[in-house]
Amino acid sequence: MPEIPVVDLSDMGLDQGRITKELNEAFSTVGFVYLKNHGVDQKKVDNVFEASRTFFQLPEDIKKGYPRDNERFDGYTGRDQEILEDSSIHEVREAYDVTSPTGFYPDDSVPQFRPAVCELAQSLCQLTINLLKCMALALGLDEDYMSSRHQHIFHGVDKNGTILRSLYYPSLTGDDIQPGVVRCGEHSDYGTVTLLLQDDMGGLEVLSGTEWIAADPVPGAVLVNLGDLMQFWTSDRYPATVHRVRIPEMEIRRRSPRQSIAFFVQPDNGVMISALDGSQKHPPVESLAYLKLRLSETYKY
Ligand SMILES: O=C(O)CCC(=O)C(=O)O
Ligand SMILES: [Fe+2]
Repeated sequence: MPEIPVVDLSDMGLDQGRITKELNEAFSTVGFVYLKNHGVDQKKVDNVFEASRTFFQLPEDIKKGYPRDNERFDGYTGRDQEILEDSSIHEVREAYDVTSPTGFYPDDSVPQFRPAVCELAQSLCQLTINLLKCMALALGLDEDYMSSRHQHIFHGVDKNGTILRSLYYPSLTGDDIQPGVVRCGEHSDYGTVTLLLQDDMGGLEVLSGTEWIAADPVPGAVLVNLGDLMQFWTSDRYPATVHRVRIPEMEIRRRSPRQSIAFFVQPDNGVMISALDGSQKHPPVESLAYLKLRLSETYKY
């Protein structure tokens, strides 16, 4: 059974060669990797989980007062409003998306949400830049090739389509759980890199060949996978691995919600993604246009 590798980033400054090699191996095979000693303080993660939980446990009519919209991207999405897989009957998932420190936050209801998210986003941006540098080296490019095309991460959709999404999967009872009822339908992510922080519940699965393998939470680790744009850029050398979130047995027994935080990284607006090796496998696409196209296919409004 293939496994998702773990890469230790603790000596990033001294041991970039080893780290680059290990990341390259992971990204060109299973497409998912756990990072340890990544420099993102767990306290910052916990603060976002806590503030998010406070928000998601508010009554539905208050949450609906902060709706996401298709232009701004920031805001709340309720159950079944975004369907990732056509065969899903229900995708029982709520989310709050933000794209910049100055964006649309539920300040009146949960004032601690904005500062918690902004602190975490800053650390995730730093980690992303380090990863993009390693990837560029692994691909035989100038170290700054990718990072220089991601200069405005989390500066808002006017400049860059990166989204920090806090996800909340409400607790389900036995009766809710039927075939076709899932947390997240099968999908690939859309951008270049996704960083994922999950609580201890589990349920995420990754397609490896024809087999689904569990991407169970590893305490303190950040899980990283790549999106479509990275696959296009690298002419499939770094695939955008398909994944999904099921409803694990443990969750049914525990009767508690699951939480995760995804940081979906996009290149800056205007960056054209065309194959680095000149192949014609994927036609060139512009970063924001591609993101909007994918989002328009899944949102039910
Ligand atoms: O919640 C998770 O573990 C993963 C969510 C996910 O894959 C997504 O939102 O794209
Ligand atoms: Fe995903």
